[in-house]
Amino acid sequence: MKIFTARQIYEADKSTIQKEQIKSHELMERAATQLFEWMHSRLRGTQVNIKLFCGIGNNGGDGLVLARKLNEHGYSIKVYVVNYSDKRSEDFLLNLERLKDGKVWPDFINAESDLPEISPNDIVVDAIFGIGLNRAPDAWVGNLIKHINSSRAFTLSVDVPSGLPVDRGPWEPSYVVNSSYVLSFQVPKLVFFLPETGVYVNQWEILDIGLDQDYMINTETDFELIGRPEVLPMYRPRLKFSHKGTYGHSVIVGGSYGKIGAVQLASNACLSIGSGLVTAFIPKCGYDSLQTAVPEVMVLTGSREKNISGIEIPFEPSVVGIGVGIGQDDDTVSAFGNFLKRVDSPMVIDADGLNILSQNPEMLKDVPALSILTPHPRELERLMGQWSSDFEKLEKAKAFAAHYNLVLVIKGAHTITIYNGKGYVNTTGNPGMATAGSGDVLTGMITGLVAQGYSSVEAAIFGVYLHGLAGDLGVSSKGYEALKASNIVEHIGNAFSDVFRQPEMEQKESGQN
Ligand SMILES: NC(=O)C1=CN([C@@H]2O[C@H](COP(=O)(O)OP(=O)(O)OC[C@H]3O[C@@H](n4cnc5c(N)ncnc54)[C@H](OP(=O)(O)O)[C@@H]3O)[C@@H](O)[C@H]2O)[C@H](O)CC1
Ligand SMILES: [K+]
Repeated sequence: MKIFTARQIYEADKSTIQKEQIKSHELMERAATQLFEWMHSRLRGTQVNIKLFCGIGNNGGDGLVLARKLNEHGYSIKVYVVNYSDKRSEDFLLNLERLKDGKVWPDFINAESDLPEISPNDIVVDAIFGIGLNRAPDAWVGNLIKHINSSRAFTLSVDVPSGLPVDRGPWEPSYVVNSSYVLSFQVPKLVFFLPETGVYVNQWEILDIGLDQDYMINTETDFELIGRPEVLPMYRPRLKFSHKGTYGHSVIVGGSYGKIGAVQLASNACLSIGSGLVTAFIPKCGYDSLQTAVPEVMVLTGSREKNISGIEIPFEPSVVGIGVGIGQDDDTVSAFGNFLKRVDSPMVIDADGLNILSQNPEMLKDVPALSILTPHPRELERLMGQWSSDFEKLEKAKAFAAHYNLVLVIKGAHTITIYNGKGYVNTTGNPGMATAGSGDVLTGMITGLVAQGYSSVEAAIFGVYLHGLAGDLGVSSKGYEALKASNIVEHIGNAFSDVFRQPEMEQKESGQN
């Protein structure tokens, strides 16, 4: 699903209004009707106090239409107009009149007004600011937002949490509504998925308000949300008349004394995702344990007992996954540097492989084109320097990936794959996966997909998706705390099946942070 910028959403609005020959207030009515139906289908007339805080723009207008509909259906409502500017939008004004026609009289909150009482049992509708926020809220509006946050009431945000800009980090973090649930129009917003700004969004759901499909389809976006519909077409079915050679020979290079388990996890994952053959290249100390733990994996050892000091592969691998558990011994560093010079096909590079590159940036030019680097944020920082916000991080990562012609997989709650100026935001996975060896499993999975002929970017996107899904399936039986990396490997097969499961009903795009 494409992730649009605010500018693109305004364009989609315009295009819809033109094509359908409707007025903007009709589109607002459509959007707010969706909000109303969402609430009504859950509340079914329950007499709870609903307090609607409405700004003076179109986000506030949505709130006023919702208030009118709730009132018409007998709900107990109180409307507060947050009067932060005298530049009220036309559709806001129109709907303010319509609300008054229904004998609902809002309270106006001005700079000097008292803050209304909010009980933890109330429902707050947050329609103060939408995607039009373009500067820090004034202090008194910020204080109102803080007051809403401290009320502990269930807070339903219209489109976005108020105070959260959609194309940058907030000016003042405490002036952003902590939403219990965000009902966002038509498309998800990038800020829902970034570590600094995703914290304001507990759960989100997309409401389809019927924006112009032609515009949506034909408009290129910088970011895309990756769910089942996006990965299904990537799948390459196995052929009846095929053999293990058809699915590639992966090599996993890594391990050092005490860290052979990393290679075991990566090579096991590589096999489980379908690589035809897997050979591990490790130091001697790991030979017995690896052969015993994963008999399907072939094992080559270097000349040293505890570290890798030279990498010799006596055949042409389809792909190399390198770095897990490898350490940073001086000889390992030079072996890695020499190996990079000799190999032309893409590699998957993780863990100390990345740290070696950060320590020896001159090696970066030898990394084969279209290699996949899988850093977590600290490793990314070591590779490309610090950033001041998530948005700057993404810009720097795009430039870095473009400069070296690489795929970057930025690991996190929503892992983002960067390639060719675009970002692909993953939707699977859970906090249980923040556990030792989880990254080694991902390296093995992506390597195994490249071995089977997936392009680098597809292997990264699909691998990250399946890894998260395997973790989600693992958690459903183990729980968050007990999930181990080996359980993720065990669920790779189920993850494939799950991708092909027929959805029981029409899937709505939604998520939980
Ligand atoms: N296609 C859709 O998704 C639809 C969305 N709708 C809703 O419309 C809003 C966007 O509405 P908009 O009126 O453009 O913007 P806001 O309501 O977010 O903000 C209103 C104005 O407030 C001004 N502003 C911005 N920041 C501040 C601030 N910190 N303090 C005071 N005022 C501020 C700004 O105007 P200026 O001229 O003063 O800059 C904003 O324009 C969207 O989120 C949806 O909820 C439609 O209802 C249907 C289609
Ligand atoms: K809002």
